[in-house]
Amino acid sequence: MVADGAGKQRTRPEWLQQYELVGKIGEGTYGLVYLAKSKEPAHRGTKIAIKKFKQSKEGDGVSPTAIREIMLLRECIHENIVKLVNVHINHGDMSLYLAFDYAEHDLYEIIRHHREKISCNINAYTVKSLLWQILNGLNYLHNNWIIHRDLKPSNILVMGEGEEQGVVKIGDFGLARIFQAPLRPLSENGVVVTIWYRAPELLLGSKHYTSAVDMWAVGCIFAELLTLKPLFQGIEDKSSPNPFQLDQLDKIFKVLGNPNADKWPTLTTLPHWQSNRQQIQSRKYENPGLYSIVQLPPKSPGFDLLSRMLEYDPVKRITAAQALDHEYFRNDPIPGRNSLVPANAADKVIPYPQRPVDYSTDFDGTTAPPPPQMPNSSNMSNQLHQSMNVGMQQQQQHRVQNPNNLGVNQPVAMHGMNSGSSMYVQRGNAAALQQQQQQQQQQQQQQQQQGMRRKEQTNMGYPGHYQPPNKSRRM
Ligand SMILES: Nc1ncnc2c1ncn2[C@@H]1O[C@H](COP(=O)(O)OP(=O)(O)OP(=O)(O)O)[C@@H](O)[C@H]1O
Repeated sequence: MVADGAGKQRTRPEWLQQYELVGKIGEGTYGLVYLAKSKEPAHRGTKIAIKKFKQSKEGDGVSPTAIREIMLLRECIHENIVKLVNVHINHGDMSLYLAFDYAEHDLYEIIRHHREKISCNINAYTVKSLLWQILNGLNYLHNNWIIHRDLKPSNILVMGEGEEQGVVKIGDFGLARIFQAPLRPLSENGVVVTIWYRAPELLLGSKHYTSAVDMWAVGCIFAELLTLKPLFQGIEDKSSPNPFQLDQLDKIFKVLGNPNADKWPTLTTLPHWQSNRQQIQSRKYENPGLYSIVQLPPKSPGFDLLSRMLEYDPVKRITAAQALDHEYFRNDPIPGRNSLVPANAADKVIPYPQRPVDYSTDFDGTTAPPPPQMPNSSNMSNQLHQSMNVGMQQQQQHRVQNPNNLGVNQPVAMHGMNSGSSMYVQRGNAAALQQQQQQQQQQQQQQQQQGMRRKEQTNMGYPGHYQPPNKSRRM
């Protein structure tokens, strides 16, 4: 039990007491992502990202199968895979919270910083180190029969300051497959997944996921690291739940040329190659050459590796293990663990911005009410408490033992609670008001920034209804 600002006794879900909630840092396909800090004595202050999974409209929550699969993901431990540190389940509605190690950066933001803020390319050492670590993590996943299926820049996390600075962590691994089935059709659950990194075999209707789909996505990310622009920016067709994405294929063919059965023998068996023959096969593409876009000499090892990742035929596409062994990584600059250090000691370290934190969004996703019109000390303290929200409250507590022996107590319902700093409450003067206004402005900016990012991603496209992957590994 804890006392809130009004002196009332409130009960917090037990698992939440391990964390101090800082604020919302993002919103993705599955739900909201929060920044929290550990309160465990051994890890006090360690930053944690807590992903809260959305409920389907039916409220049927997370299936036991999904929970079992997630427990398996906890066993995946590798330097280049984001660590799933905890799994918390609310048994009342079977909603799910996954706690991951926190990463200050991701490739989406790093690329955007270079493109929009500093207008300069990412140095060759950083590109190579990032790519090598992505492949290293992916090789581990593929060896463990996990296909990511949703690789894109925002899922490639990079650690900020500290012992692991500049280390790449693949995020969201395994989740695309686990949550495919329980989620409702996209129009209802608002699931948004970009099509820009989607492999041509999937765009042509292949029902089989192989690890090659991840390698295609890595090829797209590699090109984006070099050019700071998504390689194949198709406009998504949203006319029906699972439409044929002609424009995305068009963008690919424009760069790589028409695929044909000589290069890709199973092409003719793919559903859309048959059914959309007129639309696809009637167009003739001049192949302008990938090298002209990525500005790499056609005979360079970097270009060779990229072309092998973007091989049409998934069977011929390079695997993660083969890619790690490619000549590109044996040539200077040799990749390193801290991908963010400059190539030359003389170069300055690029200060990538920290993730914006929205302090006003509660754990249940609600936003703090607008500021009071007339500032007075009690209104102000409420507002400040909300923006400094660091705690959680549950209205009822329902202690249920997790069937998977998680050993956590499960909350039924939760709302944000004010446990803010008394320092702010006591001020009640012009300085506090100014600080409050600044804080509100900051929050608005952070919300705008997060909203903007979400919008950009929303425009990227909806997911197809893929079949669950067969467990065959393309090795
Ligand atoms: N472990 C983490 N540490 C720090 N930030 C994270 C972590 N995991 C996710 N994020 C960030 O939270 C935001 C939302 O992540 P999330 O994975 O839910 O969505 P997304 O990657 O933007 O889209 P999608 O859900 O379609 O994959 C992104 O900015 C992402 O980089």
